[in-house]
Amino acid sequence: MSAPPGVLTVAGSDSGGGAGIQADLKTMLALGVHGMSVLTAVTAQNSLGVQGAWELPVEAVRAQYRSVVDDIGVQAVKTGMLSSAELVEAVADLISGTDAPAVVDPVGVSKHGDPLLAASALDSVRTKLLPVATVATPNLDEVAQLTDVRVGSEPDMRRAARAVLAFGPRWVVIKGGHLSGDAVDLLTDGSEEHWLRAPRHDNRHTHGTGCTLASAIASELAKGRPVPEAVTTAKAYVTGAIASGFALGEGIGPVDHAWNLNPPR
Ligand SMILES: Nc1ncnc2c1ncn2[C@@H]1O[C@H](COP(=O)(O)OP(=O)(O)OP(=O)(O)O)[C@@H](O)[C@H]1O
Ligand SMILES: Cc1ncc(COP(=O)(O)O)c(N)n1
Repeated sequence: MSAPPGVLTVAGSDSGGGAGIQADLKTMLALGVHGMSVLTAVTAQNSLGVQGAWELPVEAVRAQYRSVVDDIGVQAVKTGMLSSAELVEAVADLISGTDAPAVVDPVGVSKHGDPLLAASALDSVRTKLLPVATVATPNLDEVAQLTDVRVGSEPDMRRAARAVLAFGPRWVVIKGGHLSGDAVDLLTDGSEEHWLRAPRHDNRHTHGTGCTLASAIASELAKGRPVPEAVTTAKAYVTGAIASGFALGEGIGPVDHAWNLNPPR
């Protein structure tokens, strides 16, 4: 039997299983690709927030990446929590030597506002990581951290996209999940523009949406889909996962990564 396409996530662990590496691997399973992981940090995390975070040494990150890429090979890479400037730069360097599309989710803070990236790493994200991205997927807070654009409405998303594209990614998805009304994202490479619109689900259990969207894009790219098709499929997958997000713990529960596999509960 032939192997499914391989996708590598380079991200932090969420002990609660809703975001980070855990969300990425579940998304990959649900979308029919072989998920592999390079752990950058470990978080003690649950539905209430992040109680602690510990970074791995840069040699450990490099060694995991080399182990996977040199033997198994990858058809796409996805990055999430990278924690420090040193790790951002090491990962950018590894990706630049890999012949596979890279989806960069420039994770800054958790849904509860806990920092997942040092402020001192922002410049490395702008100058080292975004230039090697095939697709970058900032949310509106990340756009505000990385550029001087503040998005308050859909038309501002165009200015945000231009500002992020100036750092060098081939495509950008500006995620409008934090606006009100429909959940609208803008995908553009500076010439083509795709507005991806989905109904907003009135469900507070949305832990992991950003990780899930980026991993779904990487999974579809690994299957050889063109970027607009990959992002459209990923948007439909994350929308379904949010619709079935469930309560877990006292706070914000996770999206349901298996919504497309399991019969309704
Ligand atoms: N309530 C919702 N209903 C439908 N889609 C949503 C909802 N909230 C977010 N989305 C969609 O989920 C995807 C992730 O967007 P979001 O802006 O939430 O990312 P994020 O901020 O990185 O994630 P998080 O808020 O978990 O850190 C986008 O496609 C966005 O439009
Ligand atoms: C380890 C880790 N990585 C990323 C996120 C962001 O999650 P989201 O997908 O909700 O933006 C998180 N909360 N924890």
